[in-house]
Amino acid sequence: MNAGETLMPLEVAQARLLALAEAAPIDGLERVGLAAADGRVLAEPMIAGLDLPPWPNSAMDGYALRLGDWQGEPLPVSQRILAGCAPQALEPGTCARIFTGAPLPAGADSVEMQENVVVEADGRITFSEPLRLAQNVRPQGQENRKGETLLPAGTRLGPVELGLAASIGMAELTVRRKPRVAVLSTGDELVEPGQPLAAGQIYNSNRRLLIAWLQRLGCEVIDAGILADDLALTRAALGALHDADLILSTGGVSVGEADFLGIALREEGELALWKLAIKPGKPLTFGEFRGRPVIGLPGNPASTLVTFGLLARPYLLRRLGVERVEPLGFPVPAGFTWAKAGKRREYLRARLDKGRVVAYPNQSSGVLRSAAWAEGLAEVLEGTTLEEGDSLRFIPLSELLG
Ligand SMILES: Nc1nc2c(c(=O)[nH]1)N[C@H]1C(S)=C(S)[C@@H](COP(=O)(O)OP(=O)(O)OC[C@H]3O[C@@H](n4cnc5c(N)ncnc54)[C@H](O)[C@@H]3O)O[C@H]1N2
Ligand code: MOO
Ligand SMILES: [Mg+2]
Repeated sequence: MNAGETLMPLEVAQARLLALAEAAPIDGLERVGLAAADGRVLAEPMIAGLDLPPWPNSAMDGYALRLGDWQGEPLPVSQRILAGCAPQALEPGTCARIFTGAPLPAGADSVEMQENVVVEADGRITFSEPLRLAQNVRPQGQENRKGETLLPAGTRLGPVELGLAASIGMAELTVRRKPRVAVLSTGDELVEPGQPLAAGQIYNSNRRLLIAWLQRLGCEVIDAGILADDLALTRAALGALHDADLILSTGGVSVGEADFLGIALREEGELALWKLAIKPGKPLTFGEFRGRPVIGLPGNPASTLVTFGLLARPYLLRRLGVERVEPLGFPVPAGFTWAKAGKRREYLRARLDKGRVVAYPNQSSGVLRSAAWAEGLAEVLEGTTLEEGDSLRFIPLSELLG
């Protein structure tokens, strides 16, 4: 860092991006079947069309009775009720054989599990334990009432939410349309896997990383491939992406002489070049090209990972109307010491070992292997030193990558 450099706190950059996201919502809607709804964002509240359970039912395999009918004398069994049956009303002075999930017959108010009964030689039932009114009965509507809102608009749908929608009989949901995100990898040095490497070349890792991640986030990816370090080509590539809701590029955002993204944006749109107080991930570009938002992530792969996870991901989710977009993480004790209080907040690629967080030995922002080894990012705040056992926040990669 040079002496005159002003660094932007992460929170400031996040807040600016989220404000921009709120001003540019993805507002198209789609009706999708549950099978296609994983990872999508609800566009309207999910409202229950029925009581759940729809009728009182048994929580146990056993016997249903009206509690007042049990006076210590064995009760005859008047019917057998399996799950899926429509039972008769319970004959007074009798009990019903019943199984888990089967409807309680009208007139019954309690269930005893079969382990706590004695079946007499004549088939009548004696209850061997004291009974409580309504025991082992799941009342109608105990989970939800018809008309209740079960999930608000802006909820990201995952396995649990899809299960919940199915439980109230919804076969389709209204979700936000998928954001179209164009992925552009800049750099003359880049070659796609499968090609031979010439002198000075490296394989393009960011493209694969971002495309897979964006797909998991419920985006439609426009794969714009590799862009050479050339101003005319940069202009042409950006111009061709007129369908994109967001153009996401990597590389070419620093101060190098081959960093053309900024030049193209300055010519035909808007450009903000941020130097963030985080490591990795210092340089970040936000701008517009002919009215289309562009986020330029730093090219070093670990920097791409951290800036996408902490900035671009929340931005995209907020454009979809998601309320909580930033990772929570949790505090863990450090399994290492940190002697130098840095000016940039560090996001160490780290994992948990016996309840403590340990960092990958090589934290260079060019080393993607650090992130593959890691289970999460350990946050060392700017201006702090750490002793072993001091607490720091650990953000699981699983929280970011989903
Ligand atoms: N004089 C300064 N130089 C640099 C500064 C600075 O402040 N002053 N910042 C450094 C930091 S921090 C970072 S991070 C990088 C960011 O550079 P760019 O985003 O402009 O990216 P490039 O220079 O194009 O590439 C950086 C690095 O990453 C490799 N790369 C790029 N794209 C890919 C890809 N798709 N797959 C794999 N690897 C990729 C590229 O070959 C470079 O090694 O700037 C520092 N410099
Ligand atoms: O911010 Mo750069 O990402 O430190 O290498
Ligand atoms: Mg480059």
